[in-house]
Amino acid sequence: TTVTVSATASHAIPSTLWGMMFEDISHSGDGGLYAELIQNRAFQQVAPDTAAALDPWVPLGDSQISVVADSVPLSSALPNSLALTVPAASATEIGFANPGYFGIGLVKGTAYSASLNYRVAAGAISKQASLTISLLDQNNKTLAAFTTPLRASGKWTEVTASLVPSHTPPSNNNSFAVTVTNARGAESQVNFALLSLFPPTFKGRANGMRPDIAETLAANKPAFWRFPGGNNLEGQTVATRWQWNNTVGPLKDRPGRVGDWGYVNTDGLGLLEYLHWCEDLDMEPYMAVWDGYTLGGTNITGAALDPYIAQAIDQINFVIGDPATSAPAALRASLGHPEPFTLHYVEIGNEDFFDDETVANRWNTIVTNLSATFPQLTFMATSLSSGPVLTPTPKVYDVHVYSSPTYFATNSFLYDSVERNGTHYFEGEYAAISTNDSNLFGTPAEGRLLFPTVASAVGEAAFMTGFERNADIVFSASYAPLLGSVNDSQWTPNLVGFDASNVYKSTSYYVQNLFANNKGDEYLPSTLPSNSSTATLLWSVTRSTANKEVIIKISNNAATTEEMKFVLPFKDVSSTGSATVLTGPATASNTPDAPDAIVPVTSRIKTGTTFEYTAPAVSFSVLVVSAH
Ligand SMILES: O=S(=O)(O)O[C@H]1C[C@H](O)[C@@H](O)[C@@H]1CO
Repeated sequence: TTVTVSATASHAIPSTLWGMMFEDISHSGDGGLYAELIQNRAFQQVAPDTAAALDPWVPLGDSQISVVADSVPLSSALPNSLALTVPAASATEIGFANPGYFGIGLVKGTAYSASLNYRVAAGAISKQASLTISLLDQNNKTLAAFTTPLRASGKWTEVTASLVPSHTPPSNNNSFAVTVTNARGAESQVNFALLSLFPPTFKGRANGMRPDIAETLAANKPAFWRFPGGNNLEGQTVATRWQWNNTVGPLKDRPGRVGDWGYVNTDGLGLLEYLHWCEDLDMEPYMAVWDGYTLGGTNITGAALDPYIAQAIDQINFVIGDPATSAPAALRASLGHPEPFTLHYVEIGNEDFFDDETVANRWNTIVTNLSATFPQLTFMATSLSSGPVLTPTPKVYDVHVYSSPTYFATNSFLYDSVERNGTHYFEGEYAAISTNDSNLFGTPAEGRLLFPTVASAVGEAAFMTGFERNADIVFSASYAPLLGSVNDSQWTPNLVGFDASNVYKSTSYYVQNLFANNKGDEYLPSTLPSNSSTATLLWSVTRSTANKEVIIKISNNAATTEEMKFVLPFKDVSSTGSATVLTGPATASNTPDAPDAIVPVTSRIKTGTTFEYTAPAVSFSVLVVSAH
């Protein structure tokens, strides 16, 4: 195949092209990127006096613990406490422990910030009582401990401690333990609320992100961060939708919510944490507002939407409002950020193509109001661009596609024939998720991928060359889902996997990394690849005008190598260039047992005004050559 490259760029590669979509799914937030190490730290949204409410807290020995609706709760947002019974005669040690989110990763010498709140009825226990917070390894050996007197004051008392493990434990099967000793008196109890353990966080942000996961995401230079969902925006019911105001302010004032992926969200990772995170990674937020439709099928239309529009206006004002005129903006200032955050795009709902009857009404009602209030913002529609017709006409549609590696390899021309009518497209969710085109969302036995494979990543790379060729109308794209616990996921495959102390970079992660780190700033047209349903060789050429480099991305989905010849339109071309190649057996993946099975390999290649390159079977290559 000979590829002749044009010297005249057809369009810019927008700085916003590659970014990340996030929602709390498969513990991507709670238990993942959000650095809190204690699972069920505040007994949020659970039924007191049930065993389930305690999960995963366990008693030490024959201690008695239960979750109770506290008669004197720590806060109105956190009505439940853990009650530790103090037997009348007890002088021994009693207590309980938490195993974290499928383990707690601990490292010798690292300072972990522990905190808890407790309350004991005045005078209920002896004055010699003491409280110990400790980190235990899998054999219940103490790695670190902090002891303080236990005061029976009748009032809520906060205890904080910095715990530094004396050595690195043999596994992640560690626990956070709370023990009470020398507590004597009539049958009594100690109530506990909001128990927390944080490692050092990314950039040291309070209530921040887990550094290893954060750095893995930062390495892909994401230009945007779509949040809070995805399904997890919508709620199964109106009452359980995501609500910005429940996710800001002190943790004790955040009630949490029953998320849409089968577990309670603490909402410790809330709107302000997302915005700080966007600033820390120099990303712009693509923030969604709830748009009157729930996963349970409820929809709210017309004037009944007014309170939800008011809430959306407050949510947006928390991000960009003027503290002098807006209470949510004043709240932002009081939380340490008087200046507005960057915000250009607001998404209206998520995948609003399940309710054709009311989406036009809801879009019209909401966007007419929001665009009058915030004329500087662009609102993104999440229904199908093919209909129903929406007014005002959407400037942007968020398009989602999950399919097979072959689909992605053979559909990179999706946008070539889209009418250039001023509409722009955000490919907000895409991923090859199954080899079974007739049952994409099935089980692994039916073809679903547990982890991305070489073939799925190379197929996605082909699809992504189409975004570069059509970047005049495709301004952003993001793989989904971004993150998933390898111990508890509701969706596979995920771009990045993790457990309590490891992060697993998938083949698809490396494709995203290579595109984002070799963007270029303008697209150079070249001989077009075949646009057939059997095409296997796809490529795109961009140029970095600053670095005076030509960047050639090649996706070879065939099981055979492809001999290619490139003809560049520049007279001064370096005689050598770099080739970074991701390849391997088509069905191979990076897994917890083989985390680095498939990694990109960079080497030097012969280049020149014309040069030849052999694309390996099932491979994604990025060639970079100095040329001007
Ligand atoms: O069950 S699905 O609708 O396929 O869920 C998908 C689409 C939705 O936007 C996102 O939350 C999820 C996986 O990323």
